[in-house]
Amino acid sequence: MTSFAGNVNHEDGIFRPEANFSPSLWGNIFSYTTRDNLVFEKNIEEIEVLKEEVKHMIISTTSNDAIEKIHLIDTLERLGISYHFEEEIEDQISKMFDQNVIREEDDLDKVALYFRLFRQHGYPISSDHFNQFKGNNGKFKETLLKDAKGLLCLYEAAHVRKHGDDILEEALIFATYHLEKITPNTLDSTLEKQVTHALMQSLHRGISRVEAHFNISIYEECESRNEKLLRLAKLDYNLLQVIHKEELSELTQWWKDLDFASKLSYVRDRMVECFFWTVGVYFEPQYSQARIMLAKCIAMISVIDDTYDSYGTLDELVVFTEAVDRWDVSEVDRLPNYMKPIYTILLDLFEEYEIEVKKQDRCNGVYYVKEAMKEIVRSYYIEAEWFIEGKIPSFKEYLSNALITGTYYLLAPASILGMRSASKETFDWMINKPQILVASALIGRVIDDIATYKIEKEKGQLVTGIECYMQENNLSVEEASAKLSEIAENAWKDLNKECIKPTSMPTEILMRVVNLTRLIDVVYKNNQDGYSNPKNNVKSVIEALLVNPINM
Ligand SMILES: CC(C)=CCC/C(C)=C/CC/C(C)=C/COP(=O)(O)OP(=O)(O)O
Ligand SMILES: [Mg+2]
Ligand SMILES: [Mg+2]
Ligand SMILES: [Mg+2]
Repeated sequence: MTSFAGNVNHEDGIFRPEANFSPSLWGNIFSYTTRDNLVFEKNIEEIEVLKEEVKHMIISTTSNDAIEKIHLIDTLERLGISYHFEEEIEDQISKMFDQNVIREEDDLDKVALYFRLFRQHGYPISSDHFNQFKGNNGKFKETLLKDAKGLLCLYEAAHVRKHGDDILEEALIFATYHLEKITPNTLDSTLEKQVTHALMQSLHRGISRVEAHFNISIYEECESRNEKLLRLAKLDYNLLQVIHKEELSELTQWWKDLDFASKLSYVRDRMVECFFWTVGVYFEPQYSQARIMLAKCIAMISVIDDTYDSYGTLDELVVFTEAVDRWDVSEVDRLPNYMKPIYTILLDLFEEYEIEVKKQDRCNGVYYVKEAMKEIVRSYYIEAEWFIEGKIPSFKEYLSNALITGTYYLLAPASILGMRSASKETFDWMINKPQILVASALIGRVIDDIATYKIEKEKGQLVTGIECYMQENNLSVEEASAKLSEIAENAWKDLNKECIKPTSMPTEILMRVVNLTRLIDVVYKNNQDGYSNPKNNVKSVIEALLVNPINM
């Protein structure tokens, strides 16, 4: 947003705000990474052997006991290794759902575990199964208060609720209240750690790599742990980290060659955080190229957002917006000098996408992503016009534009560019803003608006969700923030519903949108902006995912 508030400098005679984003936290830490091929190959061999043994555990009929199976599946998912066994797990889950195994259960932890996993795998299991835990007074039974493990499972299950699961609305309040009230050192230490972590980060809204890191440390403390599962989880976690570090090293080189960090003093230098975003979207090895393509798209939209928000004058922005709309390298001559590299790098990047997509003989969705990029800069420009006019639109009008500037209508199609399974139909579906994507975009937008309101107001950005909502409803910042949080909560229920079969797209596609939404829950935790200020929420997570291997 063009703003004349804050410090100004007279670089080129034009008043511009002083950029005050903190520098990158990471220095050259990711620039070089050396793979020890011998160790890498040896670990792969051991992983393959362990995978066969675990596969056998999943499909073996000896343990016909469904609850043992569902606990094994839950453990594999928590440890981040379930992606090796998708078919076997799907087969077991669908059998257990068809056999209606949940019907025989009256333990809260077991019912909640079945319920959560059935819902997360897209099965329309009813939340009525929780009615048995209510007394005649219609409230959850007091006896449950002694069952911390059951409360924890109920809390986690409540996060997969959709509209209409009223009992789970109550369950979330009931479980959260009583878990928070548990006096320290009254539970066994491992369970206590799980409760503390869950209250900060629910499993359903967490990022699977981040949850895997935590759950491996928990599983290591469990007496009942299976040593082979633990070893497989650790080997696999560290192997993926080597792969991710190599991708990040390529990206930091690309970013360093662009040298935006010094050429454009006003932009956020966040290449590492942009890559982290993609590890949240898909961490598996087969999405390596997809991560690199998506990370570059996020980095470029970040530079462009800062250009509209905190540096460009309206005259400059109208030229840039037209140039992107025309998408022709000859447009660069019309741009002010500082914008020239942004524009040429953007066009180069999409050239790269075209080559990559053709090379891999994949559906060419580049056209769709390009249209989404044009759409987002048009919306950035509308924000800039509102600012100059001093207009505070109604919240509804604001949102119709801001759902686009929230970037997910661009990042979701960009995330499937690198996916073999993305067809023309997939891109058509994505570009027509399906309900699940609208819910995701809404969550990203309003959560970002709450978290970045203060700093954007200081910089003179007045057209934000909080400001519009406050003005229209004559509310305080706190009241408007609470309302926007409620909008996000309702959007999560919409998103959860869209994942229940029969779904409009295969799970592999839907999970990109769900994971993009999970990133918002993690990066903007406690209404803090972990992207612009990665010391909030993100630094320690990136160190766990991309710096320090897990001790074997
Ligand atoms: C909006 C959002 C949650 C995006 C998540 C994906 C992501 C990291 C996009 C890259 C840059 C960007 C627009 C970040 C939000 O910052 P900002 O607060 O400056 O965005 P704004 O100017 O649109 O408010
Ligand atoms: Mg911004
Ligand atoms: Mg912006
Ligand atoms: Mg913002």
